[in-house]
Amino acid sequence: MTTTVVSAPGKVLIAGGYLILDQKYTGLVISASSRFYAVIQDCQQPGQAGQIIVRSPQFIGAEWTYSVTIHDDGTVDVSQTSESKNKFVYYALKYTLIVASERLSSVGSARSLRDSLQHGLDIAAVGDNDFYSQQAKLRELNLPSTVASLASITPFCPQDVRLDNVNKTGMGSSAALITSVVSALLLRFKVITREEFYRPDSDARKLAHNTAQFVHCFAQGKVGSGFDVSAAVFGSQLYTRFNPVLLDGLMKGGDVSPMLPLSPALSPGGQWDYRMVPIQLPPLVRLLLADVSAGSDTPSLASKVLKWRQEKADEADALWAAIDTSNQTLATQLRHLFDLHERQSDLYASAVNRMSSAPLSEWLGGATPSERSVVQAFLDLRKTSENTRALMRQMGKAAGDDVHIEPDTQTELLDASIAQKGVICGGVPGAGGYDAIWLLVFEPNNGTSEPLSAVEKLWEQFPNVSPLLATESKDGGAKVEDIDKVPGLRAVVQIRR
Ligand SMILES: Nc1ncnc2c1ncn2[C@@H]1O[C@H](COP(=O)(O)OP(=O)(O)OP(=O)(O)O)[C@@H](O)[C@H]1O
Ligand SMILES: C[C@@](O)(CCOP(=O)(O)O)CC(=O)O
Repeated sequence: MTTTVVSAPGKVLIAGGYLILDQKYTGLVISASSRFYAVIQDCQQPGQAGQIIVRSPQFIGAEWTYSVTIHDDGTVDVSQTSESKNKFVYYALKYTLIVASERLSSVGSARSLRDSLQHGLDIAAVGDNDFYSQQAKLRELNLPSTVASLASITPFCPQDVRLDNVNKTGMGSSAALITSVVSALLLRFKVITREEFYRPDSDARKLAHNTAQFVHCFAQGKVGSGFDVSAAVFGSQLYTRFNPVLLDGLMKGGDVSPMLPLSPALSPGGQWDYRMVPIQLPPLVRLLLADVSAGSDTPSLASKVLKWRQEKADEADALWAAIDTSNQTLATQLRHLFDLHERQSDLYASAVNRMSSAPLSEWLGGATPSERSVVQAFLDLRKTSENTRALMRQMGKAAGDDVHIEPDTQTELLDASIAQKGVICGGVPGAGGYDAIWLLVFEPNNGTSEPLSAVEKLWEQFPNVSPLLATESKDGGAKVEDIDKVPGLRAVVQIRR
């Protein structure tokens, strides 16, 4: 039996929150090593033709069933047959099936969609542990809040709650879920091939991206910036959004509008004007995320910031221009560090090893003359990141008393974190608020993990703060997987609750 598996990474927006909603600006998004997996198999029981079961075995009661009818003219109907509903899953199935049917009909292979569904499909959707807070699990197991503890717990750890009640960590579960399901279905239905999908700039990958963007917008009921879907598809990048107008026609009328045909609107081409420039963190630098278990309401923060921007256009334009300059500088400095490593990797490594165990005030003084350019580049990065933080705090204050982009408690946590030896810089991701922070810390190649340990020790003093396991994705965006090469994946897919 063939198993189709596609994984898609979670994300952290380290620069460009709010600004990224406007096509004039960009955002710097890092894809995380934590992934969502969509695993598609034929149904085991006979008599399931045209049925699709989607399950999330990590959760209680997370099973949704659908019935698919493919008409002779090639049109497709998808109805939800289970009482329990999941909008994100439903629209991912429905619109991917429509795109598939339109594309396959146009090349005379309409039958192949029916063939793909002749035994029915069983789809399991599971997320790496980092998508959901594991603080309670660690307490239950009497384990300290460390990266090592997180690495020791069962992969795809079952949660004793329903999906609606889970504590998410803000890594973009819905975007990664939709990207993995849409891409896996396009492959399963042979709309795209594995070889095409493998190439980052292929039309196959772009079709998966455009379809996932549309599904995500439709399920959310609004057209967001789409940086989370873009990162799930393409990996870490400097992202410039697509013009939201291009989805207007498809979004109108909600679920009742027939919205056909979809394929021309979602096919790769001129009208999809997003831009993405791949980016990578420099070597020997680790992304470290904290799960801060105190939620904040991103949509309400965003609506308040946008209202302020409308009312105080001049003030907002000036501040956004300054934030954008700072964000662009950050991206340039990351690239410069990458180049320094390419040109002089030994010097780069020895400078990093030294800085890893020294307080910031001694970075420059402790460096050899030839290491200084590397040290200075890291100092510049920190300065820029601190500048962005200050400007984001300023924006929060300007937008209103209740717009806590970097709340005082987060300022305290961040200031204490970046004061640790070997911590380069940090901030609040995305829209900010209370629920997470990101740090860049040195990961020296001399076998020590001093910076990570120092931060873990510090965070022990903050009751609701714990590290996540994720680092930057080494594998870029969405990818086809072998079920047996992902630890714990086959086991979780076999769970029936
Ligand atoms: N494991 C899962 N299985 C099925 N659906 C899921 C799963 N995880 C998330 N979802 C879907 O995604 C929705 C959550 O979307 P929402 O936009 O609220 O979160 P998000 O902003 O992506 O989350 P976060 O960024 O905090 O991870 C859920 O209501 C559910 O429909
Ligand atoms: C405020 C916003 O710019 C960023 C939200 O990011 P996050 O979900 O907080 O990571 C919204 C968006 O880009 O869709």
